[in-house]
Amino acid sequence: MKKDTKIYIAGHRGMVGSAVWRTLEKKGYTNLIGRSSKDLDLKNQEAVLDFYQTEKPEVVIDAAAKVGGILANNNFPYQFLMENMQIQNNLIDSALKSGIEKFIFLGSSCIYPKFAPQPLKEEYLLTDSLEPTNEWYAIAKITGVKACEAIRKQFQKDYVSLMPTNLYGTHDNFDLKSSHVLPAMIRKFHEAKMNNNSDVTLWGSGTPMREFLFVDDMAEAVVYALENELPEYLYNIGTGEDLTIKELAETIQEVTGHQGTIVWDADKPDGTPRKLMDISKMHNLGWKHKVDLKQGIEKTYTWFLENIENFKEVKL
Ligand SMILES: NC(=O)C1=CN([C@@H]2O[C@H](COP(=O)(O)OP(=O)(O)OC[C@H]3O[C@@H](n4cnc5c(N)ncnc54)[C@H](OP(=O)(O)O)[C@@H]3O)[C@@H](O)[C@H]2O)C=CC1
Ligand SMILES: C[C@H]1O[C@H](OP(=O)(O)OP(=O)(O)OC[C@H]2O[C@@H](n3cnc4c(=O)[nH]c(N)nc43)[C@H](O)[C@@H]2O)[C@@H](O)[C@@H](O)C1=O
Repeated sequence: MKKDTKIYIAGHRGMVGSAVWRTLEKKGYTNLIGRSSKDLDLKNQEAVLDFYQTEKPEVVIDAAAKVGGILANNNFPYQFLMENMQIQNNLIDSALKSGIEKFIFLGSSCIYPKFAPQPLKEEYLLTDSLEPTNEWYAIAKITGVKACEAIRKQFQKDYVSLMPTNLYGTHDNFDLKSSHVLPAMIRKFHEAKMNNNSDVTLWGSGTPMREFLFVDDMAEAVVYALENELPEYLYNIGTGEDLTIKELAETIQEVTGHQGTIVWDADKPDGTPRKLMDISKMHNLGWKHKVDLKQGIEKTYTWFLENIENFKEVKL
């Protein structure tokens, strides 16, 4: 990939998009473009096509989506289904119509069936039913994967899908209603520590297992897909290691220095029991994560403390 290739990063202000932007800049890429949702609403089909035809990007990295944790997904099924389909359909279809040869689509590990064998291999896609708390988001993501696969098959273009496990890191969403578990725990433990080590209430039973990847490692996987023509249509991206939500809570409690009690709110959903990724395909190609979980949590907590004044209360 030439360093002056014009690369459009959709969602460049988000957690993943901003990490991809930083990583590409560090590697010497000089022709990156991005638009905020205020400047370009990706739900608007005409505006997306017009943007491509005016700006003429050569590659598109799609890190734009309606994103949220278990409760947001469960409470806003229509937005998670429809907005995600609109955003990705407009980005993908207009890319095909504009002659864009390379497109990297980001999905999510929730595309795989709720009770699929572990670790999750790419070929388990569409073999059984989805987890109900996020099936709406998952169905949107599956249609994105299939759209890119169809374009590969019919038009022989390099449209590829990467399926990240649960991600976290700098520029994460720390809003307690809409965030994922890891940033929620950082905020809850920190605020409880500052409040005389008061109790921390977490959701569900603490028994589900999750795998977490630091966002800079995700960005490296995107850059790998950018710089290489990957032979298949779908690749899992993760660490290959998971832990229980209770173990995650204990790790974050230690990093933040909270010394109080953890209470589990059984009225909140657990979600899928386990979704560990089989990452052998990406490992065989040469990509591997670098940041271990404890290190990543420490980096994220540091960033949280540096940016604590900026967090908005409500995202959705
Ligand atoms: N976070 C996670 O744990 C995981 C994320 N993923 C996937 O990774 C990708 C990036 O997620 P992440 O960085 O966490 O999400 P963020 O919420 O941090 O960022 C999403 C970005 O999408 C943009 N966006 C949303 N709606 C629109 C719209 N209508 N028009 C234009 N832009 C829009 C936002 O732009 P703006 O800021 O300008 O409003 C935002 O910057 C997504 O595809 C997500 O599904 C997959 C697995 C796990
Ligand atoms: C990336 C992935 O993210 C979502 O799936 P999820 O992994 O289930 O999401 P989560 O990170 O919000 O929760 C993980 C686990 O953690 C528990 N949990 C405890 N205490 C808190 C808590 O305070 N907040 C949150 N959010 N969860 C908590 C929670 O009950 C659950 O058991 C998808 O909808 C979809 O967006 C997707 O693809």
